[in-house]
Amino acid sequence: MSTSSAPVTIRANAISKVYGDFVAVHGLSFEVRKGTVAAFLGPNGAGKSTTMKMLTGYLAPSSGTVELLGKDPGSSESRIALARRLGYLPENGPLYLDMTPRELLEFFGEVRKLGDIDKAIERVVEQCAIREVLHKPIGKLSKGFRQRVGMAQALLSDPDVLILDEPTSGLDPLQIREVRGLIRELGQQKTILLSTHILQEVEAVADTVIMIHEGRLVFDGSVAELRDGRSLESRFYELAGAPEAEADEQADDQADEEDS
Ligand SMILES: Nc1ncnc2c1ncn2[C@@H]1O[C@H](COP(=O)(O)OP(=O)(O)OP(=O)(O)O)[C@@H](O)[C@H]1O
Repeated sequence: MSTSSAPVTIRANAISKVYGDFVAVHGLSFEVRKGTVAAFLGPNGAGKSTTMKMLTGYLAPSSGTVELLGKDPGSSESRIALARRLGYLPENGPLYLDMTPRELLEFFGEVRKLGDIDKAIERVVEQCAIREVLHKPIGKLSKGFRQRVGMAQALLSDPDVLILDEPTSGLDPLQIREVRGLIRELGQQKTILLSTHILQEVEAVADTVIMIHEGRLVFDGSVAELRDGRSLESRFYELAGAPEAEADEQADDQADEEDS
């Protein structure tokens, strides 16, 4: 659980991203402290993936700066220093479709210069429950297994900071419960920022919420502050700009969808 005295591990200082003449992210500022699970919430197209790519150094901000563990993740010296301390699960999971999970994990273990690669692989195989698919090509795995291989890759170096883009996307309900349990456990010690548009996920794992809409910050605070005595669904739709009557209707629809 986060406290305000814990050090800040992720800091975005007025970051923006412009694609051609489209501004996907507008001057976003927020911070996440050590030992916090922060949900990065927003409707489809809000700019979550773009922001996460900027936080991890995969995409340079058009303006503004990022500090990850006090370093600029975009600079080449920091990239090497951060390689073992940052775990990133990208939006579409691991891209090396011809490799098996075992080969992928060995590859990342070597790139990150881990000491005992076999031991690290054994740990993440257990944590992410991927033993049964370890020797099958990633391209032939179901979306749920691919996602878990992506999680295993992100956790391989036992990093201090985890940035997870929709970590439960494509998983079945049992797998979702396991991954959420793992995130809660890891969040005791690490800093975790995970993107989602599922409100049940926010309630299940998050200490704090950063919500964006059309690339702008619309909320930054605790889950209880977000709820503000109402349902999370109606607050979400209100912050996403839906008129009140419509927001209540959409909240009912989302509750039905999540119950099914
Ligand atoms: N490479 C790109 N070139 C042009 N526009 C882009 C590019 N990548 C993203 N966008 C646009 O930027 C906006 C934000 O996209 P982004 O993928 O960051 O949103 P998101 O919140 O992660 O959405 P989702 O929940 O659907 O994954 C969208 O309108 C998207 O179409």
